[in-house]
Amino acid sequence: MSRDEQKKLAAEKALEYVEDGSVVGVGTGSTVAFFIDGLARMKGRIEGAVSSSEQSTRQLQSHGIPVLDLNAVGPLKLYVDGADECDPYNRLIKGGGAALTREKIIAQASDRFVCIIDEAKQVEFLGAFPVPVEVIPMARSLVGRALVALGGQPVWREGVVTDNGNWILDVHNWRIADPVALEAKVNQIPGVVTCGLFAARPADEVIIGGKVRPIRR
Ligand SMILES: O=C[C@H](O)[C@H](O)[C@H](O)COP(=O)(O)O
Repeated sequence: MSRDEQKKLAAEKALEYVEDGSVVGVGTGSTVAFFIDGLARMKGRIEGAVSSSEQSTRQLQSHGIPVLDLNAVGPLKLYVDGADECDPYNRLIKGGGAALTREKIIAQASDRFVCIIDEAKQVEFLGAFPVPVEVIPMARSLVGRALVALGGQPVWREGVVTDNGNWILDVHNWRIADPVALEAKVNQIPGVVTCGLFAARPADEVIIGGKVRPIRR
């Protein structure tokens, strides 16, 4: 099965988690794009969506799905999003599409985070995919030096401006022994908005193709 077919199957399975009358948290990326297309089929049954990016907002609105303000709707029951890497404990690397900060906010605001991926995203250890870090532009060099001190090799994703008006450093060749500890350390560097490690708040369920993958305990 192709990667796109796997993404589409995962997205279809995630639609089963959507409750009538609810507001759905919606992530960003090529896998979520299939989910949004599916959500369009049930748009009369949901109140709307909270979106993690301008890209997803445009797609939701093109289907006539109301996009709501997280501040106005409060905690969400469900957040559906993709990932760039996923370990056996449902810890993730996200932000390949630069949407990590809003994604992390919505994940944190949701009771249930359902992650939809294809097989190629599964890894035993996080870190082959460079970890995106969103930074306030004036702090790029400062944060870069701090990331080197933490053992990484940051590369500026030049030309990319996030939906929040910030920049992205992609950290290569990181040996990530403890993703929760590293996430906390990176997030404490002044100038970091957030990093793309989703370890303190991992996914609750990971769907690969059409099946929920068991989590390692
Ligand atoms: O910033 C982008 C998001 O974190 C995406 O969820 C992630 O990059 C996965 O995207 P895709 O489904 O296109 O592989």
